[in-house]
Amino acid sequence: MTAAVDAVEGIGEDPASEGDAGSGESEREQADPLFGTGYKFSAGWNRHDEEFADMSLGTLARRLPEVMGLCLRLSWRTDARAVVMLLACQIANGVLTAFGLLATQRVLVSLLAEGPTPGRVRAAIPSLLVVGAAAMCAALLGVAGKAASGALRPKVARLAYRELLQRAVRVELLRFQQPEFKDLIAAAQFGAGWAEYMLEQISALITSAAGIAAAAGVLAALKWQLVPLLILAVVPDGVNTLVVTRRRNASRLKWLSKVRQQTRLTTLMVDQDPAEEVRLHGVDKLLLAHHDRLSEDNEAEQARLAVYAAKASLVSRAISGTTTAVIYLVLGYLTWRGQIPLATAGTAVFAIGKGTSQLAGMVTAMNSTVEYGLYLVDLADAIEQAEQAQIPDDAPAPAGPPQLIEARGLRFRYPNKDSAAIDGIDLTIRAGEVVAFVGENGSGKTTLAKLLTGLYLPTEGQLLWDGVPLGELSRPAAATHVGLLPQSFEHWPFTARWNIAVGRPEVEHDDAAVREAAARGGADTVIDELKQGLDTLIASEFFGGVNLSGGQWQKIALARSFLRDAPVLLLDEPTASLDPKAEQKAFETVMTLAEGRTVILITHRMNSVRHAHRIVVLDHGRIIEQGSHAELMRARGHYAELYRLQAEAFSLPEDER
Ligand SMILES: Nc1ncnc2c1ncn2[C@@H]1O[C@H](COP(=O)(O)OP(=O)(O)OP(=O)(O)O)[C@@H](O)[C@H]1O
Repeated sequence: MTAAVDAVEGIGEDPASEGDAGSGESEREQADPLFGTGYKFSAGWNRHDEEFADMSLGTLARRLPEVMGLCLRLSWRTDARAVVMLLACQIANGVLTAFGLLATQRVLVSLLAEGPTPGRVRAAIPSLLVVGAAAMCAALLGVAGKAASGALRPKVARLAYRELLQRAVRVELLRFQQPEFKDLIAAAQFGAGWAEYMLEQISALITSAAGIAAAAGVLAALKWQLVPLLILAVVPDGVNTLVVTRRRNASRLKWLSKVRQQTRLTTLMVDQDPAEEVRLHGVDKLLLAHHDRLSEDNEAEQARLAVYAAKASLVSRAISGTTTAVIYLVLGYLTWRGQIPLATAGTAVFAIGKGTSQLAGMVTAMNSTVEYGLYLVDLADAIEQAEQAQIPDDAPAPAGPPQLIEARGLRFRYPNKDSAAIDGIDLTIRAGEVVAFVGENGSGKTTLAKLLTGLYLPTEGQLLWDGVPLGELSRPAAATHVGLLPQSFEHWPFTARWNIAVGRPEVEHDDAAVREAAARGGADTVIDELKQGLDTLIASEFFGGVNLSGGQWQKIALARSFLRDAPVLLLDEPTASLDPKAEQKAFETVMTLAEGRTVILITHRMNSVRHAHRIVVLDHGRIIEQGSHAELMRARGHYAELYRLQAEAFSLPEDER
């Protein structure tokens, strides 16, 4: 059939390859006045576009059993009974189709027999009843199959998501941040979402295949020499459907970058973030003009594709018309020569009609199954990779909150970087200390804090909690002692209550505890101003939700980490958006928290840093100074310089003091 596909593919103008005279030419064609050359991005859902557009018939046939197997195994794990029911209905449907066709032959035999017409009709009645009963049972089985599949599909999607998500949330942070893994997880989500549609396509595929098998079986039972006639009838239609689908995929790929550009322009016009510049700078006209231009290009391609499909269909219709004529001639010849009775010839016509009517559905279902299935393969891959990259939880838990955190010869390098982000650090932090990390951007403060709390494991050297390497302890258990306020903390799209309570999600908090934490973080006044207080949804993208200013959000996030009440508290730029009064209050609260706890503070606000018990100055992943504010000022080193720079920037001229 591959040769046939290639032969038909040669028809007329090919919309996808038009203008592809050499890659340089093609690149120039793809260059866009607004977006330049290329606009490739991976968004999970487009991961397999190229593979699918280039897929040969052989690859399709090879991939089909693989993806069907994956989907059926997933369905089996979800609800084995429903799968049995679904398959039984479809197979029984095929058997009934065959039965109906054989009964049709009996009807024809009776009707075409010698004798008076009333007698022949009477003789045909039992077979007619069988034909009717078979059709009715097939319809009932179809309904039962639909019900089974309807119940199974959402369950399959739920299980697929669950199997992925429960592993994804426990993957080592470093692995989770790697672009290839992110891409795989994004594609796997589509695999999970599309699993149920795949199941639908597989059902359609099995139904059509059972119909074709029934037709072939009946022809073989009547006279095996008739089977090639069915093949002769189905090949042109099958080839046509395949060719047009392949061309549509190729065309889609070629135009994908334009479609993406157009989609991007649409989002720029409807999204909130660019809304201000769009309105104030008149960017709307530019965006609309380019959107129109791309729409016109796209419409032209659609028109070309439609003409191509029409031409391909014309050729295949001509071929299938010829094959139909050949089939009728062969059947007529066989009947004339007395090799088959007239009733058999009539049934063969029914059977061939049945087979061809099922074929287009089968080819489409096959294509869709593989298309969706490639993402199911991603899902299986992602589950496996996530399983391998799980943060181990079988090690012993720490004896309690750490009294001593030590770094010895600590080195850490991000996988995609040549130089180390942490380059040989020795450091000891005792419970009860407030330690501030300072240093220029990129000096390694955040990375060091992540190592101290077990979010990353060292590339070299050791990180010890009370003398035990953190990697040898259960890190999920260690995490129960850690509270983190990250630099880019999460703006949870929840109510104000849950935005704070999410700091300790496992505990059922009363409002008093939430309000107390809010007051410590300075978020009490923020909540008082909200219409529904703690019940207010802080997510303006939803109806009834509100938005907060950057500083108000930071107060909520501070309240969240104070509610966590963890023995090791890590605050990364906790006051970057706060006004001076709120900042002062936040640092006072942090200092009062220090009792018995380890507090690690990362900040560029030198005025607040000076109250820390110890200041650690980092530069290019190394500690270059450490000590109290007074000690470091006396040393007149890097810290003293940074401090003076900020102090000078804020000092008032004589006459304004
Ligand atoms: N996820 C990451 N992948 C690769 N490199 C990273 C990643 N995060 C940080 N880095 C690199 O590691 C180095 C240290 O970064 P880190 O965020 O620890 O610095 P920092 O002192 O906290 O900076 P800032 O003051 O800007 O927050 C930098 O060179 C940075 O580019």
